[in-house]
Amino acid sequence: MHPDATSPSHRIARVAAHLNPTRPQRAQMEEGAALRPAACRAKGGAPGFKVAVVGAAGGIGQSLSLLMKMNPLVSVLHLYDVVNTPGVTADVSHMDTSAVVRGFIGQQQLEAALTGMDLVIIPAGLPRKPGMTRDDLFNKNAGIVRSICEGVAKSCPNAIVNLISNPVNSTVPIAAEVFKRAGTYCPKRLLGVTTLDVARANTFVAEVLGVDPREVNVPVVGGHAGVTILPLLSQVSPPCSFTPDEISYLTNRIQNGGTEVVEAKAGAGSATLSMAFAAAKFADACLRGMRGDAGIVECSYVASEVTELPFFASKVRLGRGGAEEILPLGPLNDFERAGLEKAKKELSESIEKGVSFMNK
Ligand SMILES: NC(=O)c1ccc[n+]([C@@H]2O[C@H](COP(=O)([O-])OP(=O)(O)OC[C@H]3O[C@@H](n4cnc5c(N)ncnc54)[C@H](O)[C@@H]3O)[C@@H](O)[C@H]2O)c1
Ligand SMILES: O=C(O)C[C@H](O)C(=O)O
Repeated sequence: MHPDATSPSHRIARVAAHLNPTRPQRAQMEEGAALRPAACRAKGGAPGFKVAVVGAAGGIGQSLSLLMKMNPLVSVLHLYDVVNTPGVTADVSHMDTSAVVRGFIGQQQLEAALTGMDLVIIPAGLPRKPGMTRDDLFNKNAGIVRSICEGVAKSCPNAIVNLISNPVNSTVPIAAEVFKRAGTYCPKRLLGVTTLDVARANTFVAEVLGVDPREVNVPVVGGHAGVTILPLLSQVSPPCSFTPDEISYLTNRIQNGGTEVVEAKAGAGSATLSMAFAAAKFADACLRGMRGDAGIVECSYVASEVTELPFFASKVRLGRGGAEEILPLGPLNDFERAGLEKAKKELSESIEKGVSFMNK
């Protein structure tokens, strides 16, 4: 270390170089080392996991970045997007929590953003507008997910991936194909995020029961679109029962929760705040599993043998390697069995669409 390296003037120069880089420093940043406040790292940061948010400047991405910066299990937080990451990074990096925040912008910095990451959370891609289905996003988002997953395969092949971009029922199969082609596929490490369906189910069921939603747990299986979202109201914890009218109301509201938000936002996008909350909750569960905590169970859309379909959302036990165990569906009633058949039909088409996209 330079003898003056810790002198006040040297320390100020170090910080100022980051905040107001000289032209050569800026050029260096643009080559891939952009927006790295490594030299300004606050003391006291605990050891933890390295997490990247890809699509960090978006509606979900910004709130999710904030929430991940608050997570004590995160030691390094990389924020990547194709636009606007400098502002989001500067903003989030001023939070006095321990994670070091670095920002990356544009395809040429994807590799630097992903290298060394333990967990990659992907909320990149277009959201719905009123009148659209999630599948209407396929043409735009399939390519976005493919290129990001190619980056993951190259730069952090052992990272656990939490995939949020819609249509999840097809983007997870696309990601699996990318990883298979790269020779890095491990089904345990690829998890489609369906936590928002569970959050909605818990909320709406708690409203009907008149209890605190934090005390309710509703398994939601199948997938993440319309009839593929299958709440198992016969398996609610704590045990309870519903009238046929309540079952019909709850199933319909849970399956259309996303559309409810899209319509309320009237063209300004889809769920972002509740989604960031749900994604942060799911990422935290993954990190606790990766740390070795026991008994972490969440619903997720994963490679599965629970049905004849290659992908299916159900309860999974999270562990050091990701989805360590896929739990069985448990006993279904007649209403749920009928729902399962409908869900499987649509899911099978969405999975096939994702796989065919990669075979084109
Ligand atoms: N799984 C779920 O439960 C769930 C819930 C809500 C939204 N979503 C989906 O999440 C996605 C994002 O939603 P949003 O509301 O945040 O949208 P948004 O438009 O606000 O943000 C998307 C961000 O992705 C970025 N982006 C686009 N291409 C990229 C690329 N190649 N690499 C990195 N970043 C890229 C954009 O620049 C933008 O900042 C949508 O597809 C939406 O349908 C999923
Ligand atoms: O509904 C959408 O398009 C976004 C998301 O999938 C949701 O469930 O809110």
